[in-house]
Amino acid sequence: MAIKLHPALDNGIAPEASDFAGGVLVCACSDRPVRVRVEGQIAHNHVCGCTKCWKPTGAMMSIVAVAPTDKVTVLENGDKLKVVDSSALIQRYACTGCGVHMHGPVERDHPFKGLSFVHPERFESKGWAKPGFAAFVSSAIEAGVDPNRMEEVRGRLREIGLEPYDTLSPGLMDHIATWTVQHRTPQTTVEAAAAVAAPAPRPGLLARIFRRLSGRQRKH
Ligand SMILES: N[C@@H](CCC(=O)N[C@@H](CSCO)C(=O)NCC(=O)O)C(=O)O
Ligand SMILES: [Zn+2]
Ligand SMILES: [Zn+2]
Repeated sequence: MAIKLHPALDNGIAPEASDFAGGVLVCACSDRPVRVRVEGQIAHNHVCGCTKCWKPTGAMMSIVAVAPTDKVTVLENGDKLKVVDSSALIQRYACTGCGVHMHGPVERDHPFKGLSFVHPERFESKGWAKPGFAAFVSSAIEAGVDPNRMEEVRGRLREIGLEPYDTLSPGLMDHIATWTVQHRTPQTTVEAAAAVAAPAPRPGLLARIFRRLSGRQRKH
């Protein structure tokens, strides 16, 4: 039997609808569920093996995508939401009733600033864009997966058309690196070049050399 990754992956991935114009994400509470509207189709949908992304009970992988933060609105019962880890890049707002992460804006200066991470399987309606790759697959070990099963995990991901990576996809990693280069201040570059050209002497080194030289001079 094939290894189980996630209920929305294991029995075939639901097709995308070209007219999907967004929808409402709903948490798992039967009482006062949190409802969050996302306007428009999601982007960069992917499978994630990291320990930080929310997964349904028993799932090995998460499914997570982004939408512009200004297209994400908490509609109902937002008082139940609490940020899981305020020091993280992604401010994941989880429902305190059921634990589902409902939206995760990136507010820090970062190439993903202005985007919110969402779990499309929580949409009430079908038609959301399919996941395109699998990210942070090796991180599944940190979440408890036996390292000896990773070959099987990667094999199954490839079988269902999701190339496994241990970071984000090369396209997104290139995007992050490009942003990093573009946001370096000229001063940082100059300082870095100067440090390479003339590394600072070890503390006390010059004094020791001087003492040794003056000692030699006295002998003559
Ligand atoms: N090994 C760590 C990896 C956690 C991690 O870096 N996760 C990525 C991907 S999340 C969705 O793509 C990330 O960008 N995290 C930023 C954040 O969580 O704020 C682990 O498994 O914990
Ligand atoms: Zn809930
Ligand atoms: Zn993740």
